[in-house]
Amino acid sequence: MGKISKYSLQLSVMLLASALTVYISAAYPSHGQIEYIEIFTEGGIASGCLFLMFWIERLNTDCFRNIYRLLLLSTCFLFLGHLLDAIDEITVELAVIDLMEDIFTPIGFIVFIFANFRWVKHHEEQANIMKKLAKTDPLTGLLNRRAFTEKGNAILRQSADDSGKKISIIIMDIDYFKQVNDRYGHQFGDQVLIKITCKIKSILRKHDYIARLGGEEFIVLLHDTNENETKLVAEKIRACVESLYISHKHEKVRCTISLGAAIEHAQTSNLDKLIGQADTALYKAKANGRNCWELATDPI
Ligand SMILES: Nc1nc2c(ncn2[C@@H]2O[C@H](COP(=O)(O)OP(=O)(O)OP(=O)(O)O)[C@@H](O)[C@H]2O)c(=O)[nH]1
Repeated sequence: MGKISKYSLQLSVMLLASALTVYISAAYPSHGQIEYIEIFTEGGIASGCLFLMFWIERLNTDCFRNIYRLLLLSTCFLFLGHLLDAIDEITVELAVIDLMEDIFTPIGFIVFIFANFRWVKHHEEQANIMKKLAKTDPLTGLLNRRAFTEKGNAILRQSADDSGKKISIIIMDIDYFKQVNDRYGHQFGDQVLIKITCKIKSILRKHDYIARLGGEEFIVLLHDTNENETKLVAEKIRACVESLYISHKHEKVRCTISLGAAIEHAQTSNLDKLIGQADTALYKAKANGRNCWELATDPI
């Protein structure tokens, strides 16, 4: 269901509930003093509910605080509207009380509906943020391993239907990254990870995916890419990391990266197998002296 139609449905339900409440209140017979007690009880219950909401949400954001204020305001207006109605019916008949009652009650409903709308929207936004966080690596903003696996499997299924198109996987690992941390500190190490990520991202196509597998290890999925193109991308990544100088005080720090690549074959149309192949190729690249790439040749 689209966002707008979802909101429209929620709004319609709220309007219907409000209309029903108004209808029931109008049909409800007046009982003199008892009506005061009912009004105060209603007000008390409404305020109690809001305080409960306040407590549950712990109001840790400005948005919650504002919604809560709006809800409290709407309760006050509705409560005053009811109270004036009761005064009007039981004690005096003044045009000004009629007028205030006519103003307070609709304002209360409008603020109440608006506050509920903000409440639902805020919760949806929070849910979306949580969903995004669950898929993202907090340091680099890249996809995390789980999100990459989900995406990769979906793409592989699609490429199986479209037999002409193959995908490639490149796994890469920054060389001697421990030394960078040990020499310049963990914070600078983080900066290196961010800068290298940006550089690699800048050379990938829009429809290729990059993710952080963990630590200083990254993975790339290339769409519709043959062997030569995969080698070209691997070399491009290697060369761009090698040419990247990152400033630390008066020093320019340079890192290198080793890469292992694997291309989808009939026997490796499974993401785990492809990743396994690319990983083996990466170990070969490390063993071959680092700052180089290796392509997995034999499908498992
Ligand atoms: N700054 C920083 N360091 C990290 C992070 N995650 C992992 N590391 C560090 O990355 C280093 C990885 O070291 P190793 O696995 O020994 O690998 P390496 O030193 O890169 O050596 P080779 O991979 O064999 O070339 C460790 O010191 C980890 O603490 C991170 O998020 N930030």
